[in-house]
Amino acid sequence: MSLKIANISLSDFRSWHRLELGFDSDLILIVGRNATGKTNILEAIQMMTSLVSFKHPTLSQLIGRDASSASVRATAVGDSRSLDMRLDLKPGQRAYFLNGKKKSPSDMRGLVPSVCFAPDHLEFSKGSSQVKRAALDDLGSQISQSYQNVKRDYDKLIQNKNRLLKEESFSSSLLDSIDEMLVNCGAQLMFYRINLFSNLMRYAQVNYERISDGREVLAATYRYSWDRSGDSAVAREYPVSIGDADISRNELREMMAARLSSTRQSEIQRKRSLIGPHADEIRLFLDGSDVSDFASQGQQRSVVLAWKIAEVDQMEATFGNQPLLLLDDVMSELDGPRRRALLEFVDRGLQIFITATQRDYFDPELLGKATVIELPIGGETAQ
Ligand SMILES: Nc1ncnc2c1ncn2[C@@H]1O[C@H](COP(=O)(O)OP(=O)(O)OP(=O)(O)O)[C@@H](O)[C@H]1O
Repeated sequence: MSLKIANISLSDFRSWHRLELGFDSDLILIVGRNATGKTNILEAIQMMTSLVSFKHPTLSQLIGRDASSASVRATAVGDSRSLDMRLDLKPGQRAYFLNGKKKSPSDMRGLVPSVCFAPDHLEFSKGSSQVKRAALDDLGSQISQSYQNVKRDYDKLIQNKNRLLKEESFSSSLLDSIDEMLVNCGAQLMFYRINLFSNLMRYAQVNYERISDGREVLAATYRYSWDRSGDSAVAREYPVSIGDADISRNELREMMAARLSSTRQSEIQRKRSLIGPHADEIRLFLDGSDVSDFASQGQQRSVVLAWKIAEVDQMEATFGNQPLLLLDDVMSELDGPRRRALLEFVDRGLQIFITATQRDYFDPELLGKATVIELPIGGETAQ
């Protein structure tokens, strides 16, 4: 049994000056024309539950344009408990409260996890490695505070290193010390990421098989930045296939340190950092063909769906709680069978919030099970 959101209230959150909504079923459809504030509601739920937003805003952007602060309140019920959750936002500051007591974000992590699926996520299957790395790191950061910290530290180090490499002259001892820190942080990030990716792929493969009726097999590879940097001997030496992610942090550290030192001159010439997990390559394959280059649109969408369902599986495994599923405007992007694959979660007992511009994406049986919230243009909300 997991916690579900029974009600939510927003004040001065994005376009909502005041909004109160109650949810008396596990399927909540939020229907309204464009720009009526549907996504803003989902984003408030995601900020409260996953502690992040899929839009990666600054805190100021979440606050109503004419306000100086915002707040989101929600009641989560289940497991014979009722939790009063609150998030207060000011520019550059956020504070979480649980039953009136101030909590750190890490205390809130996993209490009511959520998985969000928005149109931008459809880029995942055909997008570059950067899109795939970001998807993995976003998920890892939601699941683990250490993952989030390591990613943040690594990003800062890479920024510093790139700034240094662009300077006309710099001391090589400064570069040495950044590289030393990068090796520790980078090996840790790769370790977390490879393990997460390998777990997720196991789920995604099963999900893809189900969605495609077993017609094709989904596979993936993760290649280190140094495999990509033109040295084919090294590329042959270290191919990493997902499923064999049993490499240790020490091995990763040694490999990265060696490659950083042998690539130093290229990095100086090209004035940017070439080695490390920010440049690792992630590819997905269906029956051996690269999904980005060869898969049909339908196949690409099935891959994304299998991946999103894998995120739900992973959250359940990590936290022992079923996550909320937040589906922002994706129904219009999916055809009937893929829509049905997503809505199977209703039977698995997940609470699902779906935004859509029209009710037509849902069959009458499903509408019968749902709380339908109609958002009028710029007005008060009727349920
Ligand atoms: N900080 C803010 N203050 C006030 N209004 C904002 C703020 N941030 C966003 N908005 C406005 O909120 C409105 C609703 O946005 P939202 O993305 O929720 O709409 P939507 O109903 O999901 O639309 P669509 O169907 O087009 O995706 C937009 O017009 C946007 O300009």
